This record gives sequence, structure tokens and C-alpha cells, in this order.
Amino acid sequence: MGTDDGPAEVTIPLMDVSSSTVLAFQNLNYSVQQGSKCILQDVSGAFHSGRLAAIIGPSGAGKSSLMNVLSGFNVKGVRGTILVNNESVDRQRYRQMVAYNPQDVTLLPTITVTETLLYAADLRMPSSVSKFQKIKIVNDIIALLGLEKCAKTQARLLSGGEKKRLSIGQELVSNPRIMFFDEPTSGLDSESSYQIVSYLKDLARQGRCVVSVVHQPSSDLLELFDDIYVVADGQCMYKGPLDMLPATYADVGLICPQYYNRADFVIKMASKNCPEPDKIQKLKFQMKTAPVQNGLNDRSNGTPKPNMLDECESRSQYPTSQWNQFAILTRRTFLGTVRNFTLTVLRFIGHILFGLIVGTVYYNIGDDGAKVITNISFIMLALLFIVFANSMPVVLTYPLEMSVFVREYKSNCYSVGTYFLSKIVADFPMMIGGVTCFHIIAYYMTGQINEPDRMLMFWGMAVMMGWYAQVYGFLGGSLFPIEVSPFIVPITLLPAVLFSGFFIQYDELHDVFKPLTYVSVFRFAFEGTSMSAYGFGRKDLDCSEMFCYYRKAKKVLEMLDMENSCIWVDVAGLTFIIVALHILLYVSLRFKVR
Ligand SMILES: Nc1ncnc2c1ncn2[C@@H]1O[C@H](COP(=O)(O)OP(=O)(O)OP(=O)(O)O)[C@@H](O)[C@H]1O
Repeated sequence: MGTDDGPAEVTIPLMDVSSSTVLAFQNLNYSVQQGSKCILQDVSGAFHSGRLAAIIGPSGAGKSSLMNVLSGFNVKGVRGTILVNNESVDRQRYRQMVAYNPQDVTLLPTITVTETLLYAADLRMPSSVSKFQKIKIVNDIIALLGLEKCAKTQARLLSGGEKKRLSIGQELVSNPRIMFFDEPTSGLDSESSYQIVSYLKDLARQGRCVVSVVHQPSSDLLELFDDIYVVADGQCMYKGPLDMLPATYADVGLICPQYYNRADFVIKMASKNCPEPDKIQKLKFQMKTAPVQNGLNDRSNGTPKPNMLDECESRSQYPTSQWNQFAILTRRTFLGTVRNFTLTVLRFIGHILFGLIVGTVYYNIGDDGAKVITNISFIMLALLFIVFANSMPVVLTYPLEMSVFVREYKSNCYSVGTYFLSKIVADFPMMIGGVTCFHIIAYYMTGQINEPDRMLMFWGMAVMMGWYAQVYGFLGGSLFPIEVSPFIVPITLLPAVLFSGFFIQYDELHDVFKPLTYVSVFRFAFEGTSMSAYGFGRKDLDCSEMFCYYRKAKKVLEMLDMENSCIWVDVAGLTFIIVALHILLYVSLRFKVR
């Protein structure tokens, strides 16, 4: 194995696929809604390495579903058999062999082409592969996919075709034996589509099994494929070499007119309004009863297995250790966060600006016994700001990243735990930075008591609220789609605000609502920050008027019903809620990748 500055001779995975692969599947059935809706019915077939295969069919025929099932990304509601070289494989090992490029691949927007591929190499290749080798492989992939000109461009600035090629490149890094692509040409012009499919053909020629869903391919594009698999209404309507397609259709009396695009003809025949339903049924029956080429022999004897892949999970799961996964993901997330305008610049400017505004409006009230009520409203406002300013940027950016997480997790790149930890850790410096800026500006401008321990307590409470907001935002972003999470997250925070003790005091609450104050994060934070300002035997406040009722801090605490409160209870309450949220976030991530 070479070192970083070792010899130039490296193994380029693109050239390294030598053994042949046959992916065979038989009697695959896929149903949803507790089995009430059948999407794939008894589909069988085989794909061979060295050949480029297309899955075609009308819209809603089940092409993407077939691809999801064959790639092992979807195993719920699936019955049937999948064998690789006539061997059954367990799910984990299968996912290591297979790369799946879904229709709309999400890329991390602020990461450049080269960085995206290097991170993919770090996550998908064993740690034994040196940095030098990884860089060489990434450069080879960039050259192969024609991405040299945009190698240093962030993914968000790439054209549609470049994004597609980059997403293909990510899959190439691990040198998979079997590759699936769902409509890699969608949204591209004919020239770019031709280019992409030509790349796929190169990948197949290098010894891989490459299968792609294509939507209405032109004649030129179709010619690039060696094999065709036609899906109609969840059933197979043709499988085999492209050249044999017209003859097979002609056998049942379906004649493709001369000069007619064969793909258009096939899709027309496969559509629900086909004028020759009897002939179509005959064709489907022929396909159903045809033996699977080079695949299953008599292993499945026609009875669908309850699970298409073996359940047992192999022990060596990930290409790299959990610590490495954590380090790589934290670096990548941190880089993405630093370059994200909303998560950094806007967040910092927001904290500084609002600190200045609050400081100006509530100028020098902190030590004035005549303005205690106003100061208490400042404390509540500060807490509200910290929570909303730290949860909303996360809510707005995180859902987009969820699909990256799901895809990479299913490609066996890392565990849920390492992803979860890296997410929290990578966003932490931004959150603490923002909260600290706001705290310093607002604390001094509002004239809060200048005692380091009280200032530290106030800051500690603010950081805990920032932490809470960050995890709450992640949770909202992971549970709900981007269309609803910006509404749900703030709305669900409001009950906690209501039971904070600021808007209505504990004694005034109906007995039914009193327990809710014990789970209100704002109650603990409000009590903690108020205690830091007025507790711990604070000396008398100044008084700017003739008489100040709240000159004695003890009276303020009595008014707030906090004379017997202990700040450690508030710290414990906040900690408990934050830990509970982390557990919920972890469970929601696990649920997401089921
Ligand atoms: N989870 C699901 N619940 C209910 N119906 C589903 C589900 N997944 C797929 N379907 C239905 O199954 C059928 C096949 O869907 P699929 O996405 O596989 O079609 P497709 O051939 O890829 O279509 P298109 O070319 O338009 O993308 C569609 O009618 C779709 O509505």
C-alpha cells in the first residue's frame, strides 16, 4: 500500500472489475398499504455484467419500484428471490456490492465537486487506502465523467447534467459490481442524455452490471443499450437483448412499423389504452414462464421467499471505523455549515443586530429597581430570540440533507449513531458563537449586574437554550418535510412559552395545566436566568425614581414566585429535556432509514 507521497502506481477501481456478475431475480412481488396494493407481480429476469440494460415502460408502470427493490433500498413488502452469481447474499453485503443512483439525488450544496468525491472516497473506501490513492481515484472519476472544468465548483452552482454526473461519480468511488440508475437523463437535453448514457455504457463495458430506467429514449439513445426490460402495470412485458425485441413482439402479432422508435412502440403497447390487450396478455405470459437466463437454476422452485435477501447481517459492516466516520462527517458538516450563508453569516448578523436592538431599546435598565418588570420582559425576550434564531436556520436547511443521509446510510457508508453525533458536534461552534455575541452585547447594553459569576450563569442558560433549539430544529427537520417544518416547529414551541411562568404564574394556572410547567423548557430557562439576575443574595438595586417597590431583589423573586427556587433544579430540568430530545432525534433517524 502506498503512502501519501508513495509511488505513482495505484489501483484505479474503474479498471479493476474483472470477474463477471449475474444478478438474477425471480418471482419478485412488491405490495404497499399492508399488502392491499400490488405494485410488482411475479417479475423475473437477469442482468449481466459487461452489458448495459434499460428498464422502460409507461409512467406508473413500476419501473422505479422495481429499481428500489432490486437495489435493496426497499425491502418492506417485498417477496421473491435475488441471487448474485447464483448465490443468495445477505442484505448488508448486497448493499456493499450495489450502487443506486435515485432519480433526484440531493447533493450537499456548498461542497465542491472534488470535495464531494473525496468525502465519498473517505466514507466508502477502506481506511487502508491511502489519501494519495483516493485523490488519484477521484481525479480519474472527474476525468471519466468530464467534470474537470467544474472540479472546484460548489454543487449548488452546477448545471443539471453536471449534478447528475457528480452523483454518478459518488457511486463509482466504491467500485460497485452492480449499478442502478433511475432516470439519469431526466431534465437533460438530448446531447447531455446521450453523453450520460455513454458513460453508463463505459461503466458496463468495464465489467459492471449496469441497469438504468430511461424515460422515452430517442432511437439514438436506445441504441446504446444492450438489453431491455419492459415493465407494464407491474409485470414484465419483455426482457432480453434490444435486437430481439421486434421479433419477440412480432411472434405474438405486434408488429413495430418500420422507422418507428422501438421504445415508443413498446411504451404504446404497454400503456393502458393498448389496442391489442389479448396479444399483450400473451406476451406477459410468455415472459412470466420464460426461464431466467444464467441465474437461478432450480433454487427458488417458483415459491416466493418471504424476503428477497438473506436476513442475517454480515459482521464487517462499514468500510471505515466508527471513529473515522465521525471525524469525516464532522469535517464535512462543519465545512458545509461554514459555507452556508443562512447558517453562518445570517445567523451571526442576526444575533449581533438583535443584541444591538435589544440593548438600545432596554438600555441600562438591568440595575434599576424602577424597571424590574421591563428587565424581566427583556430576559424572556432574549430566551425567545435564542430559541427561534437557533432552531429556524436548522429547520430550513436540515430537511434537504435528510435524503443525503438516507442514501448514504443505505449505501452502508456509516451508522446512524456517528451521523447523529457529527451533526450535533459540527453545528455546536456556530450556535455557541452566535449566542455568545448576542449575550455579550445585550448583557452589557441593558446594564445587567456586572458580576462574572452571574454573567456566566446567564450565558450558561442561554447556551443551553441554544442547544435545545438546535436539537429541536433537527428533530423537526427530520420528522417533517421542508414544506411543513417551518410552521410546525415554532407553533409547537409556543405551549412551552405559555407555561414558562412569565405570561401566567404557577398559582394562577388551573390544576390541569400545572404539571405542564414541569416539562416547559422556557420555565426552567426563565427561572434560571431570573435567578442569575436576582437570586444569590443580590444587593439592593439602584432606584431612578422617588420610590422603587422592587428595590430589594428578594421582592422581585417573591413576585416571580421564585424565592425558594434552586438554579440547579433548572439546570437539571433543561438537561433532562435536552437529553430526551437527543434520544427522540436518534429514534427518528433510525425510523427514517427503516
Ligand atoms: N408507497 C406507495 N404507496 C402507494 N402507491 C405507490 C407507492 N409507491 C409506488 N406506488 C404506485 O405504484 C405505481 C408505480 O410507481 P413507480 O414510481 O414505480 O412508477 P414508474 O414506472 O417509475 O413511474 P414514472 O415513470 O412516472 O416515474 C404508481 O402507480 C405509484 O403511484
